[in-house]
Order: sequence, then structure tokens, then C-alpha cells
Amino acid sequence: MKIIHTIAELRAWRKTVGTVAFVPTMGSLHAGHMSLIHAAKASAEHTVVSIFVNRLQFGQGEDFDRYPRTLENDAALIAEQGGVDVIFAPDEKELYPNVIQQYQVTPPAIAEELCGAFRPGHFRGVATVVTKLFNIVEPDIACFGRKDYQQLFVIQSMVSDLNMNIQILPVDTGRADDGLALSSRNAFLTADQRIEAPRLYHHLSRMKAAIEAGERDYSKLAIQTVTDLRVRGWIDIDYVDTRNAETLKPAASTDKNLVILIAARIGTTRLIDNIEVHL
Ligand SMILES: Nc1ncnc2c1ncn2[C@@H]1O[C@H](COP(=O)(O)OP(=O)(O)OP(=O)(O)O)[C@@H](O)[C@H]1O
Ligand SMILES: CC(C)(CO)[C@@H](O)C(=O)[O-]
Ligand code: BAL
Repeated sequence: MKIIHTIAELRAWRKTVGTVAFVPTMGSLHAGHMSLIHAAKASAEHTVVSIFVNRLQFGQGEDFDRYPRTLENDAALIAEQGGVDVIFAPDEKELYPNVIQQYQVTPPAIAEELCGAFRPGHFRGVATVVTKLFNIVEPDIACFGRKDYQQLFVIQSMVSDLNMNIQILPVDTGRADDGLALSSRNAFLTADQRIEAPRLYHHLSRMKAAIEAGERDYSKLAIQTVTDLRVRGWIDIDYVDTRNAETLKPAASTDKNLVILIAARIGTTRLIDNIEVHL
């Protein structure tokens, strides 16, 4: 396995190989990332994992500075699993030599809802860096986790709208035994917060069960969840929302494919999760 830091070296390597599956990450790898890597390995001759904490997708006051950076551990974990050809780990100067990225990819208005409403410019930053990475790695396939459902939606629609010749492979959310979605940011949780955090998934599961049982008043379900979380001390709840799983528009009572999305802060750590409902 090679660790490549420069675009020139990555491009030189890319010219010498056949099909490539690509897993973009911000590092601090966990079992959720490993299932993306597993899916990538199974779908092309070669696998590239990128590790880059992308300043452009973080807002003012967000956790860019404290975001965990653990390249050595990440490389060891990937090497242990085997089968990855390249870790692409550029530094900021390599990817953003002009400091300010003049040309950016602006997603449509749906990217300003849900997480986008609380992280203005976030998905522009994601779409821009993913486009740059796609242009550098030139993958045949790229894997994205369903945990970041809106991100997956933005990338899928970007690839379709801009005719990028890349197949996007969605990968199911990896969870801890108690249901908490695996996330690099879980590392910030205190022991007590870690015990409380799976409540997000428990609420999503409860809302899903209610919808499967015939409930169509999605706002009522959301209010119940918010009320219960507030009582338990979750004061910073960004949203609890039921959307059409294919369009991400607000769900209609006749929709058959839904996704319930949630984002909330526990202490200073912002967690997101979602659950799909197929009726
Ligand atoms: N639990 C998970 N299951 C499946 N995919 C995941 C999971 N966690 C992250 N991913 C996917 O891994 C890719 C890289 O994500 P990233 O490096 O931001 O990790 P993360 O754990 O989501 O970190 P963060 O705490 O920043 O949300 C994304 O496609 C993301 O959806
Ligand atoms: C796709 C991504 C690597 C772009 O920086 C990031 O948003 C992530 O890790 O999900
Ligand atoms: N996993 C999405 C990256 C972010 O939260 O910035």
C-alpha cells in the first residue's frame, strides 16, 4: 500500500492501473469507514482511500481545528484490513494552492435545507472538494455512507447533473451494538454522553415503527421526539424531519419511500443520523 501526498504522484499511479473504486474520508477511521472500504474493494480492481480534512466545508466556529487527525493510526488500520492500493493524503497547500478556491460547485437549494440550514455553505464545500478529488483520482466507482444521507443525495445529484462518469455506491450505516451510528465525532463524547447518544437512533426507530403502523402526521412524531429529547437535556436540536427518500422534499402522506433525519448536539458534539422507511 502506498501513501501518496501529491496530485502528480497520484496521477502517475492512476495512469498505470485499471478500474478504481474510491472512498473519500476525513480520516479518524472507524468500522463504518471500513465497510465503505470493503464495498470498494469488492467493486473494482484497485482501491483508493483519501484522507483530507476539508476546511471549505466547515463553517466559522465549527470543529475544524479540533477535528481528529490520526493519519498513522488510519494507515495502520487500512494496512491491517489489506487490499487498499493507495491512501491519498494531500495537505491543504496541495489541494488549495491559492488558499481561496475561486471555482466552486454550488449545489441546488435542497442543500440549504436540513444540515445545510445549520451549516451554511457546507455542501458547497463538500461538492467542491469531492469534484476536485474525483478529477484527481478519476475513479470508476465512489463509495459514500448512508449515515450522511443528505451528503449522499448531493453527490448523487451532482454526478448525474454534471454528467460525471462515476458510479456512486451507497453503503449502509454501520452502528455500535446499542444503535449509535459510528462517527469520527463520537470520539468527542464523554462516557455519560456516549450512554445517552444512542437515544437519537431509538427515536428514529420509534418514529419508523409509528409510520409503519399507519401514522402520517410526521410533524406530530417530530414534536414528540424533540419534546422527549429536551426533557432528557438535549437542548440543541437542529432538526427532526421526515422527507421523501428520493427527492429529500418534505414527505407527503402518500409517499412510500421516506427517510427520517435528525441532527442534534450533545454537549458540544453535533451528531446526525437517519432511518429509511419503505412502505
Ligand atoms: N457509520 C457509518 N456507516 C457508514 N458510512 C459511514 C459511517 N460513518 C461515516 N461514514 C461515511 O464515511 C465517509 C467519510 O465520512 P467522514 O470521514 O466524515 O466520517 P464520519 O465518521 O462521518 O465523521 P464525522 O464525525 O465528521 O461525521 C462518508 O461517506 C460517510 O458517510
Ligand atoms: C465526502 C467528504 C470526505 C468530503 O470532504 C466528507 O464530507 C466526509 O468525510 O463525509
Ligand atoms: N461526514 C460529513 C463531514 C462533515 O461533517 O463535515
